Amino acid sequence: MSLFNHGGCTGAGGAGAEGMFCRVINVQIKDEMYFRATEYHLGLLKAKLAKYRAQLLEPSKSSAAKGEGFDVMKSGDARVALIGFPSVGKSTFLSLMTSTASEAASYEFTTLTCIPGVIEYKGANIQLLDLPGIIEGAAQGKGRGRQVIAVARTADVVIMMLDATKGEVQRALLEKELESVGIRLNKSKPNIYFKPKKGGGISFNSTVTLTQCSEKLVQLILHEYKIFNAEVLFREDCSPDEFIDVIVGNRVYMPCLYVYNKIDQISMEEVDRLARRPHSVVISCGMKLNLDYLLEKLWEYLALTCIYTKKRGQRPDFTDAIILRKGASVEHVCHRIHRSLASQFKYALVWGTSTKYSPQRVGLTHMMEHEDVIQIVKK
Ligand SMILES: Nc1nc2c(ncn2[C@@H]2O[C@H](COP(=O)(O)OP(=O)(O)OP(=O)(O)O)[C@@H](O)[C@H]2O)c(=O)[nH]1
Ligand SMILES: [K+]
Ligand SMILES: [Mg+2]
Repeated sequence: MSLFNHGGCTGAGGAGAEGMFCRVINVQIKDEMYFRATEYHLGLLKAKLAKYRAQLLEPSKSSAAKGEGFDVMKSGDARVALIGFPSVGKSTFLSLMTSTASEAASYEFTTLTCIPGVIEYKGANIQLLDLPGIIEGAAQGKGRGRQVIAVARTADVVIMMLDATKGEVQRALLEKELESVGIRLNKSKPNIYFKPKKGGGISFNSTVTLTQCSEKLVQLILHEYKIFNAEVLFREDCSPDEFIDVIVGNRVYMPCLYVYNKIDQISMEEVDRLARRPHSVVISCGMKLNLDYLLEKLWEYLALTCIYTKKRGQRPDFTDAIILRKGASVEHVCHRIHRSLASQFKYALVWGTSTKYSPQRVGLTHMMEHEDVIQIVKK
């Protein structure tokens, strides 16, 4: 028996962008019919666990002393962290791709700190960080796990390097380690609007049919976090875990490439199977195989924005792109060209996908898109 109320878009703050076409389904279903007691238990248990794990994210006092060499300055246009078990070939890879040499050897834990190198690709400087190997229990502080994971959180993309000869267990273990400290790999932020309030209780709405969460469960989870007044709008059929992620808030959503190294040691069939896995690339550092393809993929996962500048009456300079992270504004472009340019800025003309017309006159806050052309007009 379904008791869906098909209503219009209620005035949930920030939900206005959904437009008038959105169909808000107030899920006032008899919750228990869909979610048995176990679901509540699990939901609550997960909320408790997430709270406990949040403590792991807080820097431990002793780690400052042990963490020497890990606070490498961010430099270049993007940062990529190499995460993997010991001796999978992380340092061999860094030494191959950059002009930095990082010691590689057949024994485990050869690398003991963070070694930065730079990959130059398509005019961008990509900072590549070689890190000590991590093992199961890293998040709890085994080995240098904590420091390694802290560095991983600061990256734009993680390369999870795996030994192709070692089977799938390493991948699952590392995913679990990163998950447990709030790193979400190849996932986008759950599309849930959540706003704690001063009063008014909990208002719950959804624009889609929910199959994994219910109003009751959402309330229980919120109570677990001592939140009794909030506005919640599910715009996606999210799981309780995803909802908890939204409440906890300090999650990082990061693209990850699974790189299977040492394919010189495995059968053709196995190479074929690994290469077809999602988000995966197979390579051999030893034989220098497939490294070009890995770079192409890495570039795709970094999803950097290339902007071309143009002087008045001249053609755009396509040989020298300004490389920015996604979500960069005209102001970011100005800062990149010259420190004082933003203060002299009058307006800009932009050609490309970020504008309705080409060219379009825009201000400093206009968001740039990949391969836009810009001409800046000074006061
Ligand atoms: N057969 C084969 N061996 C490789 C390949 N890449 C690296 N190795 C070897 O694997 C061993 C470990 O390499 P490292 O680069 O030290 O591995 P790591 O991941 O940096 O290791 P830790 O720093 O100890 O975590 C070395 O003996 C390398 O020569 C490869 O593609 N094929
Ligand atoms: K090693
Ligand atoms: Mg190493």
